[in-house]
Amino acid sequence: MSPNPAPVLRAKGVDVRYGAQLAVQGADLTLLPGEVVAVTGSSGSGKSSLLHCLAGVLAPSAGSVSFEGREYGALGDEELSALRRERFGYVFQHGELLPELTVEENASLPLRLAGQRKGPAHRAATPVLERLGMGEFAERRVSQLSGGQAQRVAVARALVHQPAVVFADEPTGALDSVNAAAVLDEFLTLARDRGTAVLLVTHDEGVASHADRRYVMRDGRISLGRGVPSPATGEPASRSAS
Ligand SMILES: Nc1ncnc2c1ncn2[C@@H]1O[C@H](COP(=O)(O)OP(=O)(O)OP(=O)(O)O)[C@@H](O)[C@H]1O
Repeated sequence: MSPNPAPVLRAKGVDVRYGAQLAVQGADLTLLPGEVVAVTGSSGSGKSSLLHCLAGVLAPSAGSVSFEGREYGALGDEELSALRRERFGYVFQHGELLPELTVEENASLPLRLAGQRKGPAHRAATPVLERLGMGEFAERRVSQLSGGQAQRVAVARALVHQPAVVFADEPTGALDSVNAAAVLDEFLTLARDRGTAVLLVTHDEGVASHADRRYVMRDGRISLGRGVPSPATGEPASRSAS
């Protein structure tokens, strides 16, 4: 990576409002290529709301989000959909796997949507599923999996097309420590080898401790974690969330 790579993702002054409630307030965040960034914070502090804005699935009430310098607000619906489908990978809290499809069909879906044929798409998904301990379940329907198994399929689906950015909301929440480590390893390897930027929302200190940088959310406000270098200045943040 060059010393000062351009951010792949940048949020400026993002608010998320639900009726009278301001769930996210003035959030500024940058994500560089190849870095793993963790967002932590207590339940209800606004982490998922912010993640959904950054991923382009929820429009901010104020502020802007841009990917590779292009603001989402300036993109047409088709362009934004194509961006989400082709350049982003998602692991969201509420599944979104297709229960009647098999494990390999679900995991290879981003490649199929990009026009790949079934055989090559399934072959591309196989090593990812194997590394996540799901190889032996490739032909099983997702409706017949445990919660932790389904979560690993969701991770495989988020990574199979080698996206530019992975957005993951509690991606290890349903996993034991061995499988959580396998998921974390996949994220770290993709970031190091492919320059993928990974944004993780997590309650798991063990997972967050492996991130290159950390943000903390409190009551809708985000700040850099204590002692974490700012991507803009390289200087450590002088204090944690206020
Ligand atoms: N669709 C919605 N409509 C109304 N209020 C919402 C909606 N989604 C979230 N909220 C509220 O916004 C606040 C932030 O929620 P959010 O899910 O972003 O927090 P979180 O930090 O991700 O929480 P958790 O760790 O429990 O997942 C909460 O008070 C929540 O009740």
